[in-house]
Amino acid sequence: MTRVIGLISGTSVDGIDAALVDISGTGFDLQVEFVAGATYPYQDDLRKRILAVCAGQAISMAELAELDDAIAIAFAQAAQNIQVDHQPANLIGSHGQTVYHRPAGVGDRENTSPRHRLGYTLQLGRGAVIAQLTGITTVNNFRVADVAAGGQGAPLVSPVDAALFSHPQEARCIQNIGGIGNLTYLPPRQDSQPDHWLEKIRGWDTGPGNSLLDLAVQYLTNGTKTYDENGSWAASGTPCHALVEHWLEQEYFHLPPPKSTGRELFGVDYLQECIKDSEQYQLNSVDLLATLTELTAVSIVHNYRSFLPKLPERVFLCGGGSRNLYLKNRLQQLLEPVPVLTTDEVGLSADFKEAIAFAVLAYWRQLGFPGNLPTVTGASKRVLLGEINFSQ
Ligand SMILES: Nc1ncnc2c1ncn2[C@@H]1O[C@H](COP(=O)(O)OP(=O)(O)OP(=O)(O)O)[C@@H](O)[C@H]1O
Ligand SMILES: CC(=O)N[C@H]1[C@@H]2OC[C@@H](O2)[C@@H](O)[C@@H]1O[C@H](C)C(=O)O
Repeated sequence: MTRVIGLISGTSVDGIDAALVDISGTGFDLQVEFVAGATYPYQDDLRKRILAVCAGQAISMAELAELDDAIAIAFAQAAQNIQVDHQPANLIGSHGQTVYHRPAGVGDRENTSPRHRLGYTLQLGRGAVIAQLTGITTVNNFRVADVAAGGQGAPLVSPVDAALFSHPQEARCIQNIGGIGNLTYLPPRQDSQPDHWLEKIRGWDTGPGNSLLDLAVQYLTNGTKTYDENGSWAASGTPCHALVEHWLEQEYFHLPPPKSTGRELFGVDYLQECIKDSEQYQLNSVDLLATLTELTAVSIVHNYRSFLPKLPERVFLCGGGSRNLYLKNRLQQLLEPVPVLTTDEVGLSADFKEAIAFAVLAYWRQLGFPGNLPTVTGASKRVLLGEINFSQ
């Protein structure tokens, strides 16, 4: 048994999720026991600096170094805090903070040259610093090896979902609704043909999760609120379906997987375009939020109906958006008769699933087990994910 800490701050940039777990087993046959989980919000100033960089603000190398240090220190502190009152951990898996993601095969905003063959992805919060500050071996930089092998570098949680959520008879989808949404499709697990089962697993980023909703709430409340708690604001509005249809024409929704995205696409500029469109339809604030929530739900389901081999028998939500009850209800209605539940209902915390996943990816790295799935990321082969930083 290895006691592992998983750390991540996702695209919502709301804070560092830390999970303390005990892991045993090998490959896809794992036992993972959740010991503790907590979210440590970023200090206001640090969060603002991260969001500005994510929105494309130019910074000097000196500022980049400072930002990297501040994030590494905050991650190390989170690792220390989560161990209080518990037996110490032997290993840390730290995703860090994504500040830039340019998926393979996509040109970026500034670059109109032909499509980039390789992707580029940058997570700040140096693992070497975390290892030194905590005295615990730390695995980080999980995405770069998959990207170097021609993959999207995301989603990486799909193989972990396969280990934790597969069912012998049932096809399942695990739908994360973070800042960005992603899914893992798990066909029934047939142990007699493990390679065949693995090859049929799918996963990709579906598009916006909470990113547009959070940005809209901040815009509409002049920054006094950061998200639509339980979706109650959107629930009091009326979505404009004509606008949702129009927004759904966006290229990303029609791109076949493998695909991944980020705040570079579904960020501030995207919301500004949506606001401009909504003015033409004379939508008030609540109707705008209801319409953006409808886009989020409809785009997820559009991905299912367009690109899955078949609809799953059950969908399990995770990530903060699983608490948006209006969004969850709309997903349930749009996917009828497929039941839409949360991963809590099968015993795994919907809030800490991503942090747990990076603990598992670090465990796999230490065992020398390749953590990516080429059918998900599009990489040319299975590769070891993450760089190991020893504490001495
Ligand atoms: N009670 C709630 N009601 C509605 N939305 C909520 C609630 N709690 C959290 N959220 C949403 O969840 C978001 C955070 O989700 P989460 O922490 O899963 O995202 P993330 O991990 O940063 O993103 P990603 O998975 O894209 O990396 C918040 O910004 C908010 O929009
Ligand atoms: C580059 C990056 O950080 N991507 C995140 C982001 O947040 C959600 C979605 O986009 C996802 O695919 C990915 O993270 C999760 C943890 C993953 O790799 O599985």
